[in-house]
Amino acid sequence: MADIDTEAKVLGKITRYCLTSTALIVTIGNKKSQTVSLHNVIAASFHSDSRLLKIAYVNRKKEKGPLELVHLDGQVEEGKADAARNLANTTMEWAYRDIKPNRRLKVLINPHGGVGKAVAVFNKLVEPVLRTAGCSLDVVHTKKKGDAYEIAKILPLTEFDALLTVSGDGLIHEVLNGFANHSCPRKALQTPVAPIPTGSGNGLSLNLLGIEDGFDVVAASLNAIKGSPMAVDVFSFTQNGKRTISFMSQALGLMADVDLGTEDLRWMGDSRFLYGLFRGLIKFKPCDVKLSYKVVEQDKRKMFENLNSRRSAGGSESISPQIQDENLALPEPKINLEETEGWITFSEPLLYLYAGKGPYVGRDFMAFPVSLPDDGLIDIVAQSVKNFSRTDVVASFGGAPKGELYWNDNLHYLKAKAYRIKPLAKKGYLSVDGESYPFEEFQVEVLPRLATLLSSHGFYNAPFDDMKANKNKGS
Ligand SMILES: Nc1ncnc2c1ncn2[C@@H]1O[C@H](COP(=O)(O)OP(=O)(O)OP(=O)(O)O)[C@@H](O)[C@H]1O
Repeated sequence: MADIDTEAKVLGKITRYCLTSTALIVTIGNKKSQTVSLHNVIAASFHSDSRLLKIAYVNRKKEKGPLELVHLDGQVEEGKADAARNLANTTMEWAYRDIKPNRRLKVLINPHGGVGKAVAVFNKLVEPVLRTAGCSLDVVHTKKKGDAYEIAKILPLTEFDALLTVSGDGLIHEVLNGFANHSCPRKALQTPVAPIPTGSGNGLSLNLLGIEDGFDVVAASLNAIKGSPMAVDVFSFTQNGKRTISFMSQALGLMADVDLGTEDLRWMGDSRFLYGLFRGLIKFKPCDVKLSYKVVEQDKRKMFENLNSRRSAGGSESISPQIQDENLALPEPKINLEETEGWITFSEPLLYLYAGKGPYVGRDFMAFPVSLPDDGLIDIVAQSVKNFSRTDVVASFGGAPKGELYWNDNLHYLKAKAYRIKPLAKKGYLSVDGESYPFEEFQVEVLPRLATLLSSHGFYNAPFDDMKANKNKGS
């Protein structure tokens, strides 16, 4: 493909545009050229009457700064109109290769998530990017807990290409459960969900966009415009005969105290989790439960190698085949609550149990570094209090953002098809996707590739090193 060139005057300065198969190179006056990846270009048009060439993209002003929306409106000379039109049309074609432009988006905003700035952030930073990209928006502000569930439950599926949650993980939990209770549940769960991170933990956004962009609402908006559907496993969480969909995590003990015990401290942003951790460490109380699981793999090195081979194979297969039968019901859990054959019971007292999917559970904690979006398994971390002191916890948390805890010999990490918990104490916290659930018996089973997310990478964006091998090399 030959490069396409043209020029126009932007704010009185001659600006040259060169379109290659992967980038748009813009040179304004005598300034240094800027190379904008076509993934970041969201709109291009040429207006014959005014001879205006309009290009819009998202870019960083500083190397480590947030993404910002840039509009370049250039006045084109009469004799160069055809070249400008060609550049605009070809830019759109190449910037949206394999992606449908002008997505129709349902947007749910939780005004109370995180530090309570979701509405202002959406108006100032998110909406302009989505509108510039030509997306049509149907925006609803949730008024109370449960609204997102009700909206998702009756969402007219053919009217939207994706659903955006301007919130944290709590709203996504509601949306997926709404879809699961839709009249066409399987089809509803094929509606791609894209998080715009304005909650506290924003775990899903971190997993899709990575640690640098996970809290960047413009990067998340770009994912909503350009991301591809990625099928992901979810969990069937059964408690007291009722089934709930969990998409991210279940936590008990110290890790649940950190989350649920700090709900009244939302104003602190995600610092609330660190505060909760230190408060929990003062107590250092084992969580009195019986944990049993149907294990598939517990060799840490094998799980690590499996992650690497999946990554080098280029991520997961995108979407499951479109559901033809609209009324197809959700798959029933396959594992009977009474089944005991092949189940193993963890015999040590637990400081915490953390089970889930998606490496990051927060910016400071990569809890499941070898998690894969669609391996049909749940990653389980069982931290025993045996041979593990407060000092060990504090020391190990330095490496928590990079998942270094994984290599600790006294951290029990495994992948399972299912697990169950029986509380032995009366009181305690149970967190499911960051939401509070009764501290009562439950069973979790994986439902493979049932939900759909938008992803620009096709896998979780969470680099994980072999710290153990690196440390050994250094010693
Ligand atoms: N208008 C509302 N008023 C009060 N609560 C709401 C409203 N809309 C939604 N909620 C509830 O607020 C809770 C928290 O939402 P959300 O997950 O968006 O933020 P967060 O907890 O700060 O973020 P994270 O889950 O990422 O830590 C959820 O339980 C959600 O159901």
